[in-house]
Amino acid sequence: MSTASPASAAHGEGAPVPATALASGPLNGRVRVPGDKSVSHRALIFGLFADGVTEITGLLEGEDVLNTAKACAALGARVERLGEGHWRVAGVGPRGLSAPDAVLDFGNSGTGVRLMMGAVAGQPVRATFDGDASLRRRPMRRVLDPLRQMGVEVVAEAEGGRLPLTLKGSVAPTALTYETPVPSAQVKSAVLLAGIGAPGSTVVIEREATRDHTERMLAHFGAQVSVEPHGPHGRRVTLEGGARLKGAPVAVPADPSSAAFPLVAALLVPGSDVILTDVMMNPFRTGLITTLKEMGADIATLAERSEGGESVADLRVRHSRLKGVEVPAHRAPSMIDEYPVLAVAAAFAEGETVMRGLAELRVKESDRLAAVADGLGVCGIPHRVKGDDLIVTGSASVRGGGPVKTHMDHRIAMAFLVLGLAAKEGVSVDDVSFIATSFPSFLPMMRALGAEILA
Ligand SMILES: O=C(O)C1=C[C@@H](OP(=O)(O)O)[C@@H](O)[C@H](O)C1
Ligand SMILES: C=C(OP(=O)(O)O)C(=O)O
Repeated sequence: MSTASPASAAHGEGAPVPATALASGPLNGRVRVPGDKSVSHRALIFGLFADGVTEITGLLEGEDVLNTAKACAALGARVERLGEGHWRVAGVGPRGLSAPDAVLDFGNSGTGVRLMMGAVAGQPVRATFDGDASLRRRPMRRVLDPLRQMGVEVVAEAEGGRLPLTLKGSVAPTALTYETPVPSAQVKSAVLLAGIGAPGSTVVIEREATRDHTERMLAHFGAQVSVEPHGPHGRRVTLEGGARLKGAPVAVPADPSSAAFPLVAALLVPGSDVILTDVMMNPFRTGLITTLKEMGADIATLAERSEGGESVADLRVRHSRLKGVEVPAHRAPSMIDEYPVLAVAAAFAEGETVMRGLAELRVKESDRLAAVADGLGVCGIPHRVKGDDLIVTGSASVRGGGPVKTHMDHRIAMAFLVLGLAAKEGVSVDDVSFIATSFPSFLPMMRALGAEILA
């Protein structure tokens, strides 16, 4: 693969692509949304570190993951695309990373850049990390702080510990016991990836457990990792450093965070009946389904099974009358990327939906708390933000409108297009180009189900 590409130029400075979702007839059909983004990033990065070959099927070919693939190639792996979603990574082994000869550009992706900073931290190489205007605004100190303690040198950084920044990995990384100050699987994963090269036990303690794909993949690639409960909602993860990872096959299931959009659309558009196949049902990712069921959603779990070490299922979703509920703060990590589309579901639910503990939404691709609130306002939906809580008052009849500002954020764009499918006047959004970061087939897939979306 070619090394660092001008990914940011491709979507950071490109002309915005507006779109309008119209009130649509029933959505019907059976679809498989693309592969899980979190698992896809990790499969490539583990492939880079491992001895031998990692063959990946079902890889998400969205811009975020393609940027991670380019970074893996720039750091020395042989990365080949064999067919749709079918990739092969020939790894460099635990100390084999080579210094890239250009800036590593992660585009819009927090996961890509933060995990790769962890990967480089325990390796004697120097690399510069960058991204688009959205990624340059996001906080990186949450990762730099523990990595410094493990021996990484921050050679250069933009103001406030932001991108672009240059790291020099450690020749002799030290193991660390680290309690994460924010619930973040990206921070946990960066520390664990750095810990692979550190002799001794690297321990990450989380007060609120986050998605566990890194822990699962460490074990799958042959590392010694153990997990214990910590307090009522937390976990303690221990990795024995110094192991050689061995390349392993990875089958990527469908992304529950992408499935959330057609799922909520089917709930909201009268007469809909949609089946979403192969959806990953990892319990650290299913908070939205739990919440929607509490709201009265008709979601049937068909054929739950285990595939490639993850539980997956087909979900049959039918139009439902929803009622407002209170979503507890401790559920946030298991549905962190789903709040924009949950707020859309809440707009059609009877009564108030109270979503608590959303501070982390402020540091995503956009300030999602503000962007969701603004979008709800534009569409005539009563709501309020109280501290870190969002409260939406729903009704059976929603006006819609636009243009909703999406702020370089794929999930804001998809959530408000879903709203438009069930709103009287439809909804227009200012830019759908960032949808390509996580769900490049979103528009054709939604249209195939019966959604009327003009772009
Ligand atoms: O580890 C991951 O793959 C991710 C973790 C979450 O971010 P945080 O770790 O910042 O919560 C999530 O929002 C992101 O889409 C993917
Ligand atoms: C927050 C997200 O991704 P990332 O942090 O990788 O940019 C997301 O996909 O909603």
